[in-house]
Amino acid sequence: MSFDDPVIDVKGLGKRYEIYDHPRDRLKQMVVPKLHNLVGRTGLGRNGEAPRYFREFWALRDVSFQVRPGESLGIIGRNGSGKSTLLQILAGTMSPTSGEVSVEGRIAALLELGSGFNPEFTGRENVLLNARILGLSQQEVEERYDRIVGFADIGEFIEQPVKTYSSGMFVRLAFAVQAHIDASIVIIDEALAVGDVFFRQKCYARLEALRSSGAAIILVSHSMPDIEQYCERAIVLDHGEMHYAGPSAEASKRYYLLNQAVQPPAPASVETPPLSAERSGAEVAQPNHEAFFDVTGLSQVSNGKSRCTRSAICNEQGEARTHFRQGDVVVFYSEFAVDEDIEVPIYGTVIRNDRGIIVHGKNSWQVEIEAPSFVPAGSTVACRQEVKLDIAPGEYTFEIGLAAIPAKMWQRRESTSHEEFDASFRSLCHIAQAGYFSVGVALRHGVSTLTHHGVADLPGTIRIGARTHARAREDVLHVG
Ligand SMILES: Nc1ncnc2c1ncn2[C@@H]1O[C@H](COP(=O)(O)OP(=O)(O)OP(=O)(O)O)[C@@H](O)[C@H]1O
Repeated sequence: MSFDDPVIDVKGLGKRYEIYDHPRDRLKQMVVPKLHNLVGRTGLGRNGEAPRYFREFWALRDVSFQVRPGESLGIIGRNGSGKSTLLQILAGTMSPTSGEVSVEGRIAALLELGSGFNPEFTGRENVLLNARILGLSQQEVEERYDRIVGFADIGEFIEQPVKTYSSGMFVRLAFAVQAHIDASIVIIDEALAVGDVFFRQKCYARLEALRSSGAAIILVSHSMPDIEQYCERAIVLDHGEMHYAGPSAEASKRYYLLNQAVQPPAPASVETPPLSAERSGAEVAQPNHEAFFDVTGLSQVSNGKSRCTRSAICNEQGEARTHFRQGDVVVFYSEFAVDEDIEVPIYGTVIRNDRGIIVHGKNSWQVEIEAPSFVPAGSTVACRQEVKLDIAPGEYTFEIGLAAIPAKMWQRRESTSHEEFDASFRSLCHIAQAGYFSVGVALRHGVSTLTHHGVADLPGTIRIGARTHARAREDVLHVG
């Protein structure tokens, strides 16, 4: 085998599950077809198709790809798209229904970390046993033991039974063993999401070292920044089928578009008329058609007289985007149909991180803008908000909302308190889970750069000066 030959070669892979509506159907399926065949052979009965008591479900269909030494491939897809099934087939713990899978070399499968550990044994005993099971010779295990334990860094717990470990310690030890077995293929299923950030950094550094020494890496993750950062290529699975295979940046875009249920470009005839003759307030630039996502399936909390008819997420040029970099500007655009007269419309968005924490929320009351002072029933309110993403890399959701306040209050907003505003503010329509996007690290001169640490990049300055004290210098000189 040459260095360029694939270590993983998957051709036309399919996996079919049998779904039984009742447990008794499983039993019938085990017995009845056999009886049927028997009766058929004896010629006592009619020899037709044996009855079937299950429904077929294809978790994977016609999946093909190759991975070469030193390559890293990302696998992405929504829940239930077939990722775990694919990994289990690659790891050899499940057999495919159709197609061919060829895997060359030793696999480190970081799938169910620690599943080979015996809870009664100490960490030390489990390392020695597990490393042997994973293919190291006794001599190799002894040589690497200190490195493995050093990597796990769980201190004196190594001499305790693993049943006393926290889940984090357990995973650290299991990962440490897998990362030192000289695997030529490393399969990871979001295993790195566990453990603290220091340990995660160590894991990624180790993966990078394994990859540069020629190991092939397969990483399954819902984190698009991780996929983009660690994989050159990725495949997007959708309902068990390969929706896309190619560069990971493009794959993550396809994945987000898939999730946003993007509307096909609307025919010209149903285009929303520009707010021209009757327009009040500011001119609101519309994004391109492909940036719009389908809001019909989203749950809207409305006063019954307003509803969001279209919504889009894009960049400043109006191009569809769901993946951004730190410092980029995201544009949220929404249109609302109002079936009652309202005074000043207020539009706002809220951005939350993957832990549900509000990272940023702002509405049009909080910025100096021009707004219509009266919107008659039957109008469309178009809103566009731009936000500079000076936030941490990660995944975010956004919510959008429209409200109204009396025109009188808008006119004297300089002197209106937050409490007064809150009391007069009338919510018209709110979508709590409008969509999501991801933020990756910034690129400066082609080099990935973390612009700040933490959730938000707060405006501020840093100054550095140095003062040399004559006395201190003399002292130093005397000492010399
Ligand atoms: N043993 C099984 N019997 C029947 N259906 C199954 C079985 N295991 C998985 N499935 C179905 O196969 C599909 C793919 O499952 P799989 O676990 O591979 O998806 P996944 O992409 O890994 O999802 P997740 O992101 O939620 O882990 C799902 O619809 C799942 O319900």
